[in-house]
Amino acid sequence: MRNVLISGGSIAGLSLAYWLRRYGFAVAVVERAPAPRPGGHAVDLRGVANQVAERMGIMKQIRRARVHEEGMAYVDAQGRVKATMPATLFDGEGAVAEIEILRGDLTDILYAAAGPHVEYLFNDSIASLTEHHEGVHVTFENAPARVFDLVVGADGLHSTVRRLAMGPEEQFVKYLGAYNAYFTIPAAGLNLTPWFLVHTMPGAKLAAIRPDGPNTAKAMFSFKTGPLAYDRRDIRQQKRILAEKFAGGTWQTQRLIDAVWQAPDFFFDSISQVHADRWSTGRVVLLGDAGYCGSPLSGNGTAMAIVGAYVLAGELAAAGGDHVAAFDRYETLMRPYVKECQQLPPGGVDGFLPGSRLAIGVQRTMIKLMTSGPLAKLGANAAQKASSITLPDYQPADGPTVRASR
Ligand SMILES: Cc1cc2nc3c(=O)[nH]c(=O)nc-3n(C[C@H](O)[C@H](O)[C@H](O)COP(=O)(O)OP(=O)(O)OC[C@H]3O[C@@H](n4cnc5c(N)ncnc54)[C@H](O)[C@@H]3O)c2cc1C
Repeated sequence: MRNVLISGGSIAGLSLAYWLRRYGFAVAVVERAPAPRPGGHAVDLRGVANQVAERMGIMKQIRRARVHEEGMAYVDAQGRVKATMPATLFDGEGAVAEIEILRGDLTDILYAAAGPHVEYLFNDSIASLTEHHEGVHVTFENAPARVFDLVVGADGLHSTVRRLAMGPEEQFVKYLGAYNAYFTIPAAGLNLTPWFLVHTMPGAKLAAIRPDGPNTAKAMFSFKTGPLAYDRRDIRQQKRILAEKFAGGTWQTQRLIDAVWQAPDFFFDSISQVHADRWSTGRVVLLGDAGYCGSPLSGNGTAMAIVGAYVLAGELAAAGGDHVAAFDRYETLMRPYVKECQQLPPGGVDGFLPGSRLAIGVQRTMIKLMTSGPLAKLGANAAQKASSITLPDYQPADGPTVRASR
């Protein structure tokens, strides 16, 4: 039980590769992209995910790379600030977490931490999985077929492993009614501040920017709609959908949309959750968004992926080859935490993307109440749910028991 294939080399897959190597497993990662994928906005690390990062010894790099933002500022069409969520609110454990790091930077840190002994199959994908008594026979789109003891689906919301091992996506993915796009653009000509600037528009649409190094900025768009039919590999088609949706938008929207055509790291996807009654079948198991995506609305997706990787690897090491027992323990430990983390904020997608001028005004008032008024407790909720698991201690092959640092 020492030979593991991980599908997906992002937050979940790279975290798991790190831990499995420390426990002495042979690890191969198959990733569809030509390298660990760059891109994405700031993702937040909270609660127990920070403890796992400490145990991985990467907290110093994370702190060095963290974004230095004042928080989130909601602006009107003229760029005037109408409501703010400071990062310092609730000691950094409010809606904006104390440790926010660009997703691409975190991926780089995890890739370096996983080390040189992980085998990578880039530009490839699993084509078929056939389980035998002795292991899983895997064919790839490009690489020759191989047999692995275990296969982990850490390949995100649209997981190929989940589809091949458990059934079609519709059984697991719950669309929440909106889409997101993230991409990097030149900073020249933009009115940037140390805040993540968010502009909500009537029609349930939102454009946002944040500074990103000396010469670039990160743009984000979100909009409410019914499910869209498009080709997930056709980036130009996705950019066109976005450009049409935001044509004539207020604030700096048009400037951001004009820049989308040159964006090197464009990412577009639905806001959806994944719910699966079981995260494993036979020798195949799901991790991170593939098994329990929470969506940007609930947040905590990165935290769940990092914590899930720690628990899954630790339980596999502790079970001494009994993957059935390990998968059971992984589910038992993770389920309550995932359930908490997947809870959506009050108002759901409508709270995030108000449809009318009136609703936008209500949203700004709510933000003021949640940051300083009687609803402040709701704002602190995010932190509590991110801590609703106690990390077990495990014994790596290369040193002392991994336990909580005090
Ligand atoms: C480019 C990108 C940008 C993102 N930006 C943000 C953001 O700004 N804010 C936010 O909250 N969340 C963002 N996310 C999602 C966020 O990374 C996850 O919600 C969370 O970190 C859990 O990570 P994960 O590793 O489970 O899934 P993901 O980060 O989605 O990673 C899945 C990985 O699997 C790979 N993959 C997919 N299919 C296959 C296949 N068939 N074979 C091999 N590999 C495959 C993908 O290329 C990707 O590297 C982004 C994800 C990506 C991929």
